Amino acid sequence: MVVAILPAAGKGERLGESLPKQFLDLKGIPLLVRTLLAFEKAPQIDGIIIATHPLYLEHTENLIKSFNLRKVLKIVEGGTTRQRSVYQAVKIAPLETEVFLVHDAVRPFVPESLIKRVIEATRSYGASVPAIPVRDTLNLVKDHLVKANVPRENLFHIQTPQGIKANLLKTCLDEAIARGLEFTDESSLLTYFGHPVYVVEGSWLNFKITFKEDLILAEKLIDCKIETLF
Ligand SMILES: Nc1ccn([C@@H]2O[C@H](COP(=O)(O)OP(=O)(O)OP(=O)(O)O)[C@@H](O)[C@H]2O)c(=O)n1
Ligand SMILES: C[C@](O)(CO)[C@H](O)COP(=O)(O)O
Repeated sequence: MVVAILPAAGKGERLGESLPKQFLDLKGIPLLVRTLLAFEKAPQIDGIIIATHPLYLEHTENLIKSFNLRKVLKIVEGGTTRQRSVYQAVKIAPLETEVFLVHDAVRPFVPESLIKRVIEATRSYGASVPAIPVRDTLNLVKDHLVKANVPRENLFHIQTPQGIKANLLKTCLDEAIARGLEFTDESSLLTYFGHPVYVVEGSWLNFKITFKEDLILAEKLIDCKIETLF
């Protein structure tokens, strides 16, 4: 059984709206729903668990009902960090879950081909993440002055969904929470505990909506029928 976990409990502070960004309208469909639809359509996904913002539990339930999202198994309250939100979902996942796919609720343009290759690599290697290479020169900057160049040959932007064998993710999260360790994503968590994470090709389309300009870009991409680019 492959279960997608969507951490959707953030505040969206960097985007600057009063409504958390995952609930914002994106050309007539809430951002969270657009992301959910990608997983509803993916045949490799058997179920979805949403870790939502505690103040928007009923709102999330209503969205799932009104968009008839049948793969959603459970909606739980998220935590104070992304990692804790993921943990809340892992704890109540079905026992028959073989693979978790953890995907940011604010990455709506995830291609099905990318979901497929993360699952395949996870089955082979235990864990897998999508990544795209850094395209710009990277420099260390302090007080508006360039201090040093950072070689970018082996640097990548890590995306989601991040695939992990179910028992492995639960064990690592249990240990991290017990030790008070916090990681920004699952690949960092697993690497810390010495587990290999296999990198597969990501997609520039699969960007995370973080700032206002990301939302504007997303609306323009929908206008030009982004799904035809997948
Ligand atoms: N306590 C948290 C924090 C974040 N997330 C989720 O993790 C994903 C990636 O996080 P990010 O883009 O940082 O979202 P926010 O934390 O909402 O953004 P900000 O840092 O601007 O407040 C999002 O789907 C967000 O809802 C979560 O489930 N629980
Ligand atoms: C999980 C993630 O999207 C991988 O790149 C990233 O770590 C999320 O970071 P954020 O600060 O929670 O947006």
